[in-house]
Amino acid sequence: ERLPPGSLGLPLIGQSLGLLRAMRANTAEKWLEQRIRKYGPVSKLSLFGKPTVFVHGQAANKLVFTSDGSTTSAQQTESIRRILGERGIFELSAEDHKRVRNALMLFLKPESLKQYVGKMDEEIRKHLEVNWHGKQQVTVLPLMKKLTFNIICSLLFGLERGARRDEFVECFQKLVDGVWSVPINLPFTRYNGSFKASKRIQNMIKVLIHEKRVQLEQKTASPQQDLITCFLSIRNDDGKEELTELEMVHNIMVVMVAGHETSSVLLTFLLRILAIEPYVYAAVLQEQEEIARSKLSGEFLTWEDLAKMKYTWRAAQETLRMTPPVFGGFRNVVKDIEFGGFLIPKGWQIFWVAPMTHMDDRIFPEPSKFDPTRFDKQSSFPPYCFVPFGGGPRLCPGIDFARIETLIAMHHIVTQFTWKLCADNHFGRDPVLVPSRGLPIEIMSRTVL
Ligand code: HEM
Repeated sequence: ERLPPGSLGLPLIGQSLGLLRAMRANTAEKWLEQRIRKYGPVSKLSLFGKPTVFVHGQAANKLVFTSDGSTTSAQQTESIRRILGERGIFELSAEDHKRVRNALMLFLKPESLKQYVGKMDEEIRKHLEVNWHGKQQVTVLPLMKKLTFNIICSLLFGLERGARRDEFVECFQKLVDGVWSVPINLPFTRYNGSFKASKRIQNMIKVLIHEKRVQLEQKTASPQQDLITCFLSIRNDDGKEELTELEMVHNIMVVMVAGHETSSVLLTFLLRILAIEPYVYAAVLQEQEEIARSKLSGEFLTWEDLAKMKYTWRAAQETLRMTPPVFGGFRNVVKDIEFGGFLIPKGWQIFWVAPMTHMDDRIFPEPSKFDPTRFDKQSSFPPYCFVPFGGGPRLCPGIDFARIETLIAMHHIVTQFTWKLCADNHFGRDPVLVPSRGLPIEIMSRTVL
């Protein structure tokens, strides 16, 4: 009787279909609010075949994000585990998690990323040249996916444009298609195609690893060249590679998935908001034009230029608050937990969501108003309330990467184009955010300054 109120619903299905349906219709927040009205702040339900406790609010987020692994462990769906591999960071805990995370951070920390600003800039200019210039209409979401994937490919593998990268893109698209599928491995299921693509990509990554190992030995590659050379250069006390080859392969795949889908959604929704909030557009344009005026024609943006893009990043943060690309997630309960006067039993899962604190008017006054200036003083928010990147030891390690690519892409898009929405501005979650028809826009080239 100390279990939270609520019902576990039908066996296996539970409330999964109701939640997924609400997500698709963009009414998931309402769906959750109804639960809260009916059962209170902590309630039980059943999602994706598991008994679940839904928690929300600052204390709940703190519980989820600060767990050291002794009470909860991270958890992905079965299909993600099988497609991305069991040694990916999502699946690891305790010392293994720390070891792999440190290796990733070596590459993803701002001091390392600084040196890739020019490379990202080049990739983004090329993308606009090929896919935007000379067009009257483009569909933003698929293009942003293409862009963020190409950036990841170039920085992770040092793979430049060409046949080999095209093969990766094609194969990777098949892999992504099945990440959210039911893991039924029969010919012609989405999962089967994705699983096969995963095996092919793993082999391609292994070949790349071998090539880079040789290049490092021959000193024709540097440790900071890309993520693979970075992984290969990290040594343990015995002078051996710190990560196993399987860990390198699986974590490269994790970063490919975690790093491109989320960022492409942020860019897409930022372009959407600039089309519907003229005062935000005007302020972003002013900031970016000022930076453009200080550059010579063709000169790449620098780390220092990015530091000046304060308003643009605040607009991106406000976009992340109102439309977080990651709706929420799960944690496995590995030891009984007391929360809010209830028992959350071992073996169950906890469901956390980002929008509930993001849209709480006690934390963000007038939450439905798009107002980047609320991020002028970051320190004014209570901890664990603005959580588009999660928090605690599993806080997204890709924040700076996402920030850099968002700012560079926005710089070039707002200084080179003006745009208008061609469809309504509705969106849903599938389960990743998708705007109506992928956000088609009409574009016009601006006169280059
Ligand atoms: C706007 C862009 C992004 C958003 C909104 C986002 C969001 C998140 C969130 C919410 C988590 C935590 C999930 C949890 O605690 O269950 C996470 C974890 C993670 N993200 Fe991101 N992410 C973004 C971009 C990136 C990029 C660009 C990369 C890599 C280049 C990346 C790599 C990762 C990895 C490896 C983890 C797992 C961390 C761990 O378990 O320790 N993300 N991300």
